[in-house]
Amino acid sequence: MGVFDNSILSLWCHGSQHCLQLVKENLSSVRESASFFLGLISVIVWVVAEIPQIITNYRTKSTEGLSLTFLVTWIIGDVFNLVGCLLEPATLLTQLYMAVVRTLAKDLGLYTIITLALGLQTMYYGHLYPQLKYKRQLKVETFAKTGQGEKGSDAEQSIENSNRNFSPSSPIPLPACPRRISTGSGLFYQSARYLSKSHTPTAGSILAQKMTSTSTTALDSIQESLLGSAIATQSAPAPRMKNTLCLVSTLTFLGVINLLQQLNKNINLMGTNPRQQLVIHVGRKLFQVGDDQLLKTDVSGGSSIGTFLGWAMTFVYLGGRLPQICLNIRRGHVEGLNPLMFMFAVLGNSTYVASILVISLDWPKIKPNLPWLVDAGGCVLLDFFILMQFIYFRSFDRPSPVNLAISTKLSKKYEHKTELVNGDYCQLINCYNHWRGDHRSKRK
Ligand SMILES: NC(=[NH2+])NCCC[C@H](N)C(=O)O
Repeated sequence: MGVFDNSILSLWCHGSQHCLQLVKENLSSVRESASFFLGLISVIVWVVAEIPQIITNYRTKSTEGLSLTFLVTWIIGDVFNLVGCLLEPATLLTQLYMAVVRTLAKDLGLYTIITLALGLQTMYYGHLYPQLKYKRQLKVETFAKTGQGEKGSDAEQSIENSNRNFSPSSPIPLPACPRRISTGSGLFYQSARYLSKSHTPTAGSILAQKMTSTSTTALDSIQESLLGSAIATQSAPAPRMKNTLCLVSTLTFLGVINLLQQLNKNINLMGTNPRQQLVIHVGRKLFQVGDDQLLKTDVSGGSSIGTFLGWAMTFVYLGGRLPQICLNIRRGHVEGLNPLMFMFAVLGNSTYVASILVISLDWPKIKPNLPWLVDAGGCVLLDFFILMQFIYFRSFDRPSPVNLAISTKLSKKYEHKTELVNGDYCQLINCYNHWRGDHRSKRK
């Protein structure tokens, strides 16, 4: 208890030692309970935090709004966090919390598992799903074109043919649109989102048309060149996906091994010394302990490896937000990202900080928790920034009346040439630039 607290208490108790003692005892148990409940809220919030994003991904059948690097840093950070907690003795649990902890122990690292599920989902929708969808669509279209009597082998053959022309790692087929403009990743990101929702024909149907009909040469050449650039821009994620998958499985494996070892150790400790308090770490330094235990920790000193890992975790967690912020800026919108995940993260991190600070504001007690405090506090700030991006992009990114007017004009001009995706800003820009190009060349 700090000097400030002491002087307030002695004023309140009019200097009576008995009163002082009584108030101190009650206060410390109140603080411990408050810390415990704040910590509990934090864990519960973290367990549900990623569910809204999982639902969004499932609904949109896409994970392009979420930075994969951000997810990977979360998983790496969780491993550092876990090992750091195991090595940092400031996370002892009091006997009082054991009942709750036993239940929570079953969910040990639950949010890490949920993050892993989110990671796997990202890989599925980013890589596997578009391929499956594309193949399925090709099959359906081939059947439709060649009639029901067509043999399955023919359909397979057409798929194979088209795969030769179209990179198998190319996840999202692009719609027909003048090629002149954006061949960069922006187009890839934008189109993926709209294609998953819109009725725009996919490249599958374009290819099917190319293979089976004698379509107009002008449009074909545009499509052909566009698909060429699409392959160039889209085939890049394949090795990255593999590496990420590899990294994630290695980290999970290491995490699980570590966890099992620690649990084993704890159970042994319990067996040999019933008075020994159970040490269970719930992925984060969730449960803080009373003043006396913290003091003991200070005397014995924390593990320097634990502290080092704590700081490593802090940098990884904080650094992980940057790719997400950059991705939002690069895309110019936050579609596909669920703000609830960041709101939960703010809540989870702030209740966590509060659970530590409510125990004591004294430096010797804060010191061992510093990496965890900096991490949670820093993440709150960065998540606020991301939430600001939501507000910014959602309120300032609506098409202006001028854009809408251009859009209408362009859709009329190009309806016979291309199929403009309704509301697809990227398509609009493509066509607009093309239109401008036409005008310029006419003037010359
Ligand atoms: N997989 C998780 N959700 N881990 C929790 C991460 C906590 C960390 N303070 C952050 O906000 O990044």
